[in-house]
Amino acid sequence: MIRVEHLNFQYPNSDRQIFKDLSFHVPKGEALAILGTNGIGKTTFVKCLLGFLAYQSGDIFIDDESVKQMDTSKYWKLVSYVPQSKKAAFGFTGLEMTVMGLSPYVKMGRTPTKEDYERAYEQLRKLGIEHLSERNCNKMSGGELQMVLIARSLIKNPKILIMDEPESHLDLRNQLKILNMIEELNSRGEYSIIINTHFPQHAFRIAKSTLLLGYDGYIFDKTEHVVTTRNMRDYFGINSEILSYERAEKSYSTILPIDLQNSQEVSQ
Ligand SMILES: Nc1ncnc2c1ncn2[C@@H]1O[C@H](COP(=O)(O)OP(=O)(O)OP(=O)(O)O)[C@@H](O)[C@H]1O
Repeated sequence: MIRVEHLNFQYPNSDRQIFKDLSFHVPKGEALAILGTNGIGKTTFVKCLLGFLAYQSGDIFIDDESVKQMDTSKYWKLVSYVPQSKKAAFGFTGLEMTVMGLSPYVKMGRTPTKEDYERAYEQLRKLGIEHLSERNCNKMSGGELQMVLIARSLIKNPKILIMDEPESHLDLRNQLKILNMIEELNSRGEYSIIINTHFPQHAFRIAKSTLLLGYDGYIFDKTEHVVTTRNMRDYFGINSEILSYERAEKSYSTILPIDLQNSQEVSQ
């Protein structure tokens, strides 16, 4: 369980307070989607959760333990992070990059074993990207690298998975693979997942609850109560329709953006 209580954060060199009294939670076995316009603070929240940025007040808890006080090696055994894919400066292969996900379990100075590499290969195979195992990460496309970073995050079997726009470089088939994987993790009931996304239809599909960040506050509730045409108008400044479709007793919903709302009416 991840619990955020009364979080306040502002960058030192800025006069905008990014989070004012932000509170929400993600139970075990559930995924939370974070939505909001470009520059609203989605990545900043992830950086606060990962300890890369120090928040001014409030706190973030994992299973009732403050992340500020948690031992670093315990933290990184529990938590995996999939960053927005950027080309790495180092020339690792897909397999080497995936093995690095085991680093919290590999003692300092020890090189990964044959078993570690076999496990990494198996993780790549599960995601259907074993053909990337010997490929240099610097020569991969954005989407290929993104899939390898996802393999790296899953190999240690974390309890908490944080993904920062993981689908942004992915083709439709790979997007579905990631959504299926998150659904599968949800069904196991052991993981708490946070996914920053620009795709409301992905929130509908995999996230029981959604956090919608705005300039004057936020909404945290069940996804179907957050992703509404009214909130799309107020938080994104667009007129939209929600389309729903039923197939094999499963229901799928998406937002269809229609046109821009008068910019003065956007809640900024
Ligand atoms: N180091 C920094 N110092 C000051 N301001 C920063 C810093 N890093 C980011 N910001 C600002 O904080 C705000 C939130 O940025 P953040 O990257 O969290 O947005 P985001 O919601 O993830 O955006 P996107 O959807 O475009 O990825 C932006 O206005 C950004 O310019």
